[in-house]
Amino acid sequence: MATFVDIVTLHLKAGHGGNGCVSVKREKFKPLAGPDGGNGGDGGDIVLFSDPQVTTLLSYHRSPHINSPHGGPGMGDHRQGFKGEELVLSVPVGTVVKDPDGTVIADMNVPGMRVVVAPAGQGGLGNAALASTKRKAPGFALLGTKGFEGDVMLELKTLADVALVGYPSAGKSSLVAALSAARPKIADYPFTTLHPNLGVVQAGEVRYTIADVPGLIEGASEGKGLGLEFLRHVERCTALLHVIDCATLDPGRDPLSDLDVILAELAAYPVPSDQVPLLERPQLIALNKVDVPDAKDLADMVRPYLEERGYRVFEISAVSHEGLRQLSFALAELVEQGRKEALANEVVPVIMLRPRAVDDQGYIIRVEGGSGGNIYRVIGAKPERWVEQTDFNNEEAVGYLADRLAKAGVEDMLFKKGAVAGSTVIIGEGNGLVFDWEPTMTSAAELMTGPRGTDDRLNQNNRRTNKERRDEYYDLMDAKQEAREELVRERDAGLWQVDDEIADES
Ligand SMILES: Nc1nc2c(ncn2[C@@H]2O[C@H](COP(=O)(O)OP(=O)(O)OP(=O)(O)O)[C@@H](O)[C@H]2O)c(=O)[nH]1
Ligand SMILES: [Mg+2]
Repeated sequence: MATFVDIVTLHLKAGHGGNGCVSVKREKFKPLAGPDGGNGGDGGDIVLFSDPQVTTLLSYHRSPHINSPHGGPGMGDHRQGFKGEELVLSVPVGTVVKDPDGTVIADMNVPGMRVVVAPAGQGGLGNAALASTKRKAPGFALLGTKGFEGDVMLELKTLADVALVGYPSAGKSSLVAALSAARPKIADYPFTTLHPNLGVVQAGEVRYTIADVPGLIEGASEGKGLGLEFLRHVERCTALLHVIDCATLDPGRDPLSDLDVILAELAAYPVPSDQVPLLERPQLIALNKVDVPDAKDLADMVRPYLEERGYRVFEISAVSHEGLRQLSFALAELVEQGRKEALANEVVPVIMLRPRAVDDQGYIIRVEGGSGGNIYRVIGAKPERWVEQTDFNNEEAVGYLADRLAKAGVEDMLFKKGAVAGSTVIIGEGNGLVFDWEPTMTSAAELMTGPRGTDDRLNQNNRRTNKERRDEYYDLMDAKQEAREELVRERDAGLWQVDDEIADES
């Protein structure tokens, strides 16, 4: 049995980046001819694409687990790892993308929109790319990072210009079929239609879409039947067409009370605050099944009452096609008018969902109290990615990480926050990377040169000029010279003796 599909949770797992390669070029007479390890390739992003050809989310309901390809590892001889191919998921126009907690992250209301829902991991640099004048032959490479992994919810609110509303079996699906090329299933029992049939209608120059909202019943707005799910589809339409069954044999029903029941349901349905309440949208009435003689009589009878209430009324037959032409042109007029108004307050579509880690600037350091003293937690996409890229079995790679952190000012900020050598520092949320902090050599040296109790890094303006650097260097050298001289004086004074072994070495 067909199920009513309009909300689907996708479990996404974007490909990881390939690891960089450590390799050294070897030539016949030059066995160590420089690093030539290539970079790992990036993984493939997972992208949603709003495709007018697609009308349901059914295929995702069947297979919600989606993985995009990984990037390949770098190789020797400067060969780059292959790039994982982007995975494009076509979704119907009108799909709303939400976080698992229900927050809207993208509204794909325009055809051709691309939304990167799950950015892939980055490939790691190979040792060739990591080489610099300072580090001529790096013995390490960066690891590829993980791609986004998590859930998103897709919610389809059918984006039809006109919604056909009415009791079950009023002939809505038949009318969609008669007005357009769509061939929906039609049957004579309630709730035949389990997801809306979309049809495209061409009326003169104007082309618009209609959708038959599955039959409404009394109490639908309170969730009776599949009421709320059904009414959700009406939310975005420009105009409503009431399809009223004039040939019903149910003794408790007649066109006027049928209309009142449907109006009451529509009135009770809470639309989002940024949208026009359903009953304030333009509405037409189609009295259907006038090919049946009794129905024709009934339609003629109720028509004046409806017109008196201000409605434009069309007597039609989805079977004989009577009255359909006039109806389709009247609907086209409403749609045209609605489009003009919508264009006046055009919304710019969202394209990028989750900012790529690369573009993420900055980080914060949070000081957390612990029983064994403070814990300093560094939170930020960049430092966290750097940790992910580090091969902790490789000392050189760890050193490179320390350099990157120091260069980004993480070390300085740790000082400012009160961290001292030996403090526990964690990078990332949760367990993250935990380490005992050792300030790097430069920082220690800089600390030594400052007057006791001060720290250069506490000065806000810590971008030093070259001259200042040079002066500092000389200061440092002077300080060391002084220290050495003092040692000599102490030795000469007989305060200590040179150990033979060490003396030999120097
Ligand atoms: N004689 C006649 N029968 C019609 C006409 N339109 C629809 N019907 C019949 O009415 C029954 C219900 O039609 P559907 O189009 O499935 O009705 P619906 O409004 O889509 O019903 P739900 O999807 O259940 O809400 C079918 O048996 C149709 O053949 C019409 O103009 N004349
Ligand atoms: Mg139907």
